[in-house]
Amino acid sequence: TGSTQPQRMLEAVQKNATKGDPESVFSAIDYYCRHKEWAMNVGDEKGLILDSVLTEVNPSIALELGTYCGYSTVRIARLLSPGSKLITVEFNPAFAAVARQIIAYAGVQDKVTLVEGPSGDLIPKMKERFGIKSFDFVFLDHWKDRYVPDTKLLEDCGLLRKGTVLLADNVICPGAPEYLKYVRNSPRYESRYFKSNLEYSKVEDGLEKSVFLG
Ligand SMILES: O=C(NC/C=C/[C@H]1O[C@@H](n2cnc3c(NCCO)ncnc32)[C@H](O)[C@@H]1O)c1cc(-c2ccc(F)cc2)cc(O)c1O
Ligand SMILES: [Mg+2]
Repeated sequence: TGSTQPQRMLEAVQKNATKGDPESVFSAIDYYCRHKEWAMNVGDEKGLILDSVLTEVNPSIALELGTYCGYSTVRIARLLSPGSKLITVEFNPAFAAVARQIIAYAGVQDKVTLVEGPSGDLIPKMKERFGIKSFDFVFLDHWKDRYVPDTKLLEDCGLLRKGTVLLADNVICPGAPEYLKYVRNSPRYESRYFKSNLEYSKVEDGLEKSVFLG
């Protein structure tokens, strides 16, 4: 009965997942999006790469650009050590409203701060608003043409430190060619491409992992 697709995804979670079990929440979304309605979640295949990079980095403070319905928010938050935090940015109020409910259903709301608004406005306020020195990990999954400007903004705001890991979704499909050029040609990044597939599909896509060198 949910009128929008995000609302139908939330319904699928409420119907098929176990409250407080993050794994069952994103598995329910994956099942729904694979068998009922495709949606632009990072998905289960690229999700395993996200999981492995997160486990390696074990961030104390992480940033996500583009919450959408909270699928990757839940995937990331479930792997954070006690006391670690994820700030996720979403400017569409309808998506944010669904994401808040999915995050709460998964029981990870204590690790997550969902901030509503455009990343371009919020990034410069991160230090003063959240008392952040710098991010240990950034997941980029918002509009693809905003990856470069927002990365530059993070640099200019002093929010990246030596060793900060940026992980960008969709560098092949839909593609973020300027971003790949930027991080691969800059002496300030050590970049690596993780080949995978577009969520719930056989089309190639991948994640670019870029370590800021300071
Ligand atoms: O377009 C894709 N993602 C965009 C995500 C946008 C979400 O992030 C929010 N958002 C966007 N910009 C900002 C912003 N700042 C920037 C603006 O100020 N500040 C805050 N929030 C922002 C939106 O409100 C959405 O919630 C995509 C497409 C395919 C795809 C592949 C193949 C196909 F055929 C079709 C689609 C696959 C994927 O995995 C994808 O991620
Ligand atoms: Mg994506």
